[in-house]
Amino acid sequence: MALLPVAEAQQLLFAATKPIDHIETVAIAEAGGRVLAAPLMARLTQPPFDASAMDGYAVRAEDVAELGTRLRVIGQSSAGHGYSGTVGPGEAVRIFTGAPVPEGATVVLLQEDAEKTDDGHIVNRFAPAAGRHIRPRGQDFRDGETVLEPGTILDAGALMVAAAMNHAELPVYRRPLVAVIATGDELVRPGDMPGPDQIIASSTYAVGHLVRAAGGDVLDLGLVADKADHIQAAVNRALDAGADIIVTLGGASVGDHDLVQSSLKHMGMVLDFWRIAMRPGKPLMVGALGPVRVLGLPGNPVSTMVCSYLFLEPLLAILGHRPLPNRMAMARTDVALAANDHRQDYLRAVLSTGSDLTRSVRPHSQQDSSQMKIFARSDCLIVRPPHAPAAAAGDEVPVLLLRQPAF
Ligand SMILES: Nc1nc2c(c(=O)[nH]1)N[C@H]1C(S)=C(S)[C@@H](COP(=O)(O)OP(=O)(O)OC[C@H]3O[C@@H](n4cnc5c(N)ncnc54)[C@H](O)[C@@H]3O)O[C@H]1N2
Ligand code: MOO
Repeated sequence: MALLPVAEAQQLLFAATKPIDHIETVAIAEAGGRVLAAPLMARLTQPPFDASAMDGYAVRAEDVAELGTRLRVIGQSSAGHGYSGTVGPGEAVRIFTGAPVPEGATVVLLQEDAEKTDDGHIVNRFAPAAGRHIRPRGQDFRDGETVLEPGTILDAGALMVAAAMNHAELPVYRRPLVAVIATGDELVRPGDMPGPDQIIASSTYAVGHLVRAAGGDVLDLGLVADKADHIQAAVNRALDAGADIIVTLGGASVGDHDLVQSSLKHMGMVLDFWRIAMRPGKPLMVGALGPVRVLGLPGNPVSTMVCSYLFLEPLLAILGHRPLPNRMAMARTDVALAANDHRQDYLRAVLSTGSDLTRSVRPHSQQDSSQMKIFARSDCLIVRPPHAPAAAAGDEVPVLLLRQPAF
């Protein structure tokens, strides 16, 4: 079977994926990072009254048109405690930022522009125009106004305005649930003592972190032996838990102990595709068990992660009503790169900024897909498309950012 190009595989997967339409209500304190599922209207008007933007004196603009006018201070208005009377001719009310502007006043004279006298008066040293330093009622938003649209990611700004609009709870889309099943007789948990032929299961945690960062929930179904009935039992647990995506780690290739695909097919999985023209990550398998998406990620940890960035992260974005992540950028390669074969290559690499302030990239000299240390020390993956010609040092090449550069 010919290997499927990466872009084609992505298109097949993304086109077949519908966003989750289930909506839940969460307390605003818990809503950070979630995706709003309904239009959010203001339940009140903000500011609810004409409010002072400065500390000073609320006066009638015509009374301060001339410099040096004496005005009698008749009371005060502070935030939370307005002045109930009216400002008449020749009068002023001491006012503070955020306080209601009293009846009759049309301008706030800054306290820096007012000179206090000993007998409870002020004298203006400036002649502000009417309306100065007054925030009119409803300047921010009005009762009934739709301020946030569905699909808004509830970041700091969105949470702030949602709270100000008097929403204690917010409707959000349910987060996609990803069940993670690590397969392999050789695996033990971090902290356990591996036997002579065993290694630590590490990619569960890398995938789990990626899922959470992409707005999903993780159900860690643990380590499963290379036995069809064990794999099927874990898959059944994932289905019972209502997983949207089942991710299997390892056992995706062609060896005698690579049982993931056959085990799932026995359970009715429809195979969408298997084996992609990419390096690392070739054995990636994608299928569906009814409405549940199955991603069979290859076991080599770097292959697992490259497939996760290319397939799992965008899949989570679509399910979760989030914009597709765009990790692509350009950088100059520090070294010459060989011509590529038919598989799209993802080279682990380090970014830096040169003295000419352009971004440059240097691939690690070792690129084996089992090397976790190298991957952990990489900022990006240099993308070498199929049959890319050799690149000279200094040529611009596409990179997939693994983290946002700090520069
Ligand atoms: N004859 C062939 N052999 C292989 C092919 C092939 O096309 N023909 N493909 C190779 C490629 S490419 C990859 S990638 C690997 C992936 O194979 P599997 O998905 O079947 O992975 P495993 O054999 O189960 O494991 C590979 C490697 O990764 C370690 N591993 C597995 N799970 C974890 C985990 N959760 N955490 C850390 N490490 C894990 C496992 O111990 C193995 O060392 O197949 C090639 N073979
Ligand atoms: O994905 Mo495999 O890691 O190409 O060796």
